[in-house]
Amino acid sequence: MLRNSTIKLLSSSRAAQLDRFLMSAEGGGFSIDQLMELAGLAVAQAVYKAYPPQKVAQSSKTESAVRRDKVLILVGPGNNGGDGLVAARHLQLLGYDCLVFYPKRNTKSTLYTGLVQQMNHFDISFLKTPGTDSENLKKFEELTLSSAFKKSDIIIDAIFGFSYKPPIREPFHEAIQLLTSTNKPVVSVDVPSSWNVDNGPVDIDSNGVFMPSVLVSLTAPKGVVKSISQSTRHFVGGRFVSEALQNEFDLDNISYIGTDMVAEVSN
Ligand SMILES: NC(=O)C1=CN([C@@H]2O[C@H](COP(=O)(O)OP(=O)(O)OC[C@H]3O[C@@H](n4cnc5c(N)ncnc54)[C@H](O)[C@@H]3O)[C@@H](O)[C@H]2O)[C@H](O)CC1
Ligand SMILES: [K+]
Repeated sequence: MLRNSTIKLLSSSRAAQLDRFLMSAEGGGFSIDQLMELAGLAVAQAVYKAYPPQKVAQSSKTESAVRRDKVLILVGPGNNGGDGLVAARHLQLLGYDCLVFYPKRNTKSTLYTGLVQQMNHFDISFLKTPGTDSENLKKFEELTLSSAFKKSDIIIDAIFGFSYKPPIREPFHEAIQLLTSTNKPVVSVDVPSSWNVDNGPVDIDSNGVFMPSVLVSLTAPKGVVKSISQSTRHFVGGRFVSEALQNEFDLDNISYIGTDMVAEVSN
């Protein structure tokens, strides 16, 4: 069984190289859409395993008056954010009630405009943020980010992945502060946002650092794994790595069970 203490780690620069290899015509031959779909599905599965959806009756009057677990997805400007959007769609289909915070949208790429349209199509709400209200979003919730944290049962951190370079720029500072102060479970996608990808936690404004309850490493774990707590559940996802690629990049073989898209790593 894989353990956090002995699992092979991928540096941020090797992760970027591996990413390019997977998507090169003479390498893996994948498109980014394909990899992102598998990555987002893996995140949704990890959330389901760690926090199976609960339906809680709101009142005894009607059987249909149930409250579904609310998941707040914090979406950053790059592909880590894209993984978050894909995960939101799958989570909605799996029975959760998703709310998306996406303050810095990529409106030029058809991949991202398509992902946003898929949110509209599945009636997923967006949090109203400056600059997004005039855009083509169907369903809004007018809440502050802080209220959205309070209303949610689970938070998905899909702000930054392996390409994050400190210091943090707006409009993401508040989201990191709320991740630090929340008592809700936080699921980090690939890397806990604002952490140094290779070296671990960074206290951005001397208020402490946040610790995810769940980390979903994609393709292979990064250096941040050395700093996760004993209570953080760690899953590896991204079931698109061939044996040849494992050898080339010196990665562990991940033994996925059956149709699972994630495998849990023990302490
Ligand atoms: N093969 C794989 O491993 C796959 C990984 N996926 C996911 O993609 C991310 C990496 O995506 P990338 O677009 O390279 O970068 P990020 O999402 O990490 O961030 C880039 C984004 O963030 C901005 N930014 C960087 N630093 C800062 C800062 N200090 N303040 C504010 N903004 C910042 C930057 O300008 C970009 O816009 C990987 O981790 C996985 O989650 C794929 O989805 C599947 C294949
Ligand atoms: K993240």
